[in-house]
Amino acid sequence: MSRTATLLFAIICYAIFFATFLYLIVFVGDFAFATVTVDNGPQAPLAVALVVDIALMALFGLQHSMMARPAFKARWTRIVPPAAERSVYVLAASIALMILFLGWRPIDTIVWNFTNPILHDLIWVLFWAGWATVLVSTFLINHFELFGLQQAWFHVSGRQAAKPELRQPVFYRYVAHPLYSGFFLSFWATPEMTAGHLLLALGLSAYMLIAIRYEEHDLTNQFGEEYRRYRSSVGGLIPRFRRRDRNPAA
Ligand SMILES: C[S@@+](CC[C@H](N)C(=O)[O-])C[C@H]1O[C@@H](n2cnc3c(N)ncnc32)[C@H](O)[C@@H]1O
Repeated sequence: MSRTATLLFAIICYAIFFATFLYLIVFVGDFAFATVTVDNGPQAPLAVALVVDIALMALFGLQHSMMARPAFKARWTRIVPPAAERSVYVLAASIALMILFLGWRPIDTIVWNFTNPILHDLIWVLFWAGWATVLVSTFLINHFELFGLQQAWFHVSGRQAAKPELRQPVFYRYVAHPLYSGFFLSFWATPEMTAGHLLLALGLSAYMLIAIRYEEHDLTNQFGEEYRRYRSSVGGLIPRFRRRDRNPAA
């Protein structure tokens, strides 16, 4: 693949990813203007809906976790140019999500419904705070590297990527997985929880807990003692605020 083609491919994959990410917000938020959401779409008998929805989440989880493994990347980059590897991953993740959007079968049974206007609005604040946390966290880690643009740009400009470093900015000073915390918040914060939405929240939460185990394993292999020390000093999904020592000399 020529350098310009790699960059163009990366930009297209990024645009597809970003549109899919925005639609995920619409899908989970069940906004009225959308015809396909977690609670709106083709109906199916309960047993069929359960099988289809679980299979769709498993497909997404499998694609995501398999392609993120260092061993898979090492073999995959013998076929795909290394500068385009992350873009292919991002494209595959977007396609898996689109399949989930299109195949999803809603289950309408109401699990909870908060009608108190203050509580209702508060839950929506949490929903949006979750998505904001996700987006901000990607920038704190390195948004453009996470989604493949940096690799393609460095390839075009002949620059070498800097050695990976363990980042601890802002949220990461208190919590190791703020991006996943944001997703948890957004998947669960809904004033009206249907059985279908609950299934989505449970399935994707289970996937994230598994992904965290793999990610921590990989980061420990990569950064060794530095990561072990960091991880034991911060929360996992819930921030741990350490009290500052006011008089360290005493
Ligand atoms: C989808 S991000 C999720 C990051 C983190 N688990 C979170 O929830 O905020 C996964 C990528 O972030 C990288 N990563 C996670 N924590 C990191 C840190 N503190 N510094 C640098 N990279 C990190 C992992 O190596 C992986 O490539």
